[in-house]
Amino acid sequence: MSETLVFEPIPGLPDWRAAHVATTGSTNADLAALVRERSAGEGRLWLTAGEQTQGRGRRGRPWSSPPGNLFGSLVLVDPAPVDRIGFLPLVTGLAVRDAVAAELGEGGPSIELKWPNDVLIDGAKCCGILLESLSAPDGTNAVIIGCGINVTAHPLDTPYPATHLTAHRPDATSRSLFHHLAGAFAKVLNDWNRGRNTTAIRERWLDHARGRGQPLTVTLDNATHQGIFEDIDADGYLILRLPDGTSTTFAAGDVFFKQPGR
Ligand SMILES: O=C(O)CCCC[C@@H]1SC[C@@H]2NC(=O)N[C@@H]21
Repeated sequence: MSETLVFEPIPGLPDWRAAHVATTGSTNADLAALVRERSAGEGRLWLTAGEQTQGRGRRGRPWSSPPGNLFGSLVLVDPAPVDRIGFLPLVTGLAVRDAVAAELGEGGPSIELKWPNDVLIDGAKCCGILLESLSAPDGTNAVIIGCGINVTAHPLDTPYPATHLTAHRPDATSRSLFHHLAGAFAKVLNDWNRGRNTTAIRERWLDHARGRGQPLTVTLDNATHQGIFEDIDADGYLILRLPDGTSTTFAAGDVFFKQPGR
């Protein structure tokens, strides 16, 4: 993307600004370039795109980015002390969950969280979240939070059930969803209070968690672990009870629930 980004105030959210481009490679990459080349100031900047040509997913995977879905990245500057930052992925998941719930409205399907920050509609994944940290030229820590939310389409070749919002509410749009997302993020970040209120956020996260007390599989690059989803600790790590009765924690990994009939 070569155009200069112009960030405009977001109505109703003092100190937050947003820019939109019709198409780009990756909104995460664009904000990383902004942080490195200019400055992101005090952060709280959103960049959204109508489509991405090189959408980035977790673990170097591509992220399918067709027009109609929501692609938004947020840059935060020094969002919390280093020893609290591990909870930011869960804070993000909660904000995205709240935004999806607001867009789908009352009385709709169940909207749950799967560790660390997948949002599930009736058990099917509707979004991907990618957090990347980098240093600004002045040495401050910046975090870029990329959110890809399936609004009008979802990929068909995923190893997990997936869905999109208009399958549940036909008039859902990425524009309206972004409005909810910006508001939900501002609120949840404020509630988290730079990590001082992790306890309250952890409780809210667990209130919406899918599969607590049930079997799940955690896969890392070259290992698979099976156990019971016991809890989330104060660092945001997943606690898994293993078949031998001991518990272990995971800071990262892909989580799969057992699919009915498999
Ligand atoms: O693999 C995942 O689950 C995370 C996917 C994250 C995709 C979003 S879309 C907006 C932002 N820009 C990117 O290139 N990636 C993130």
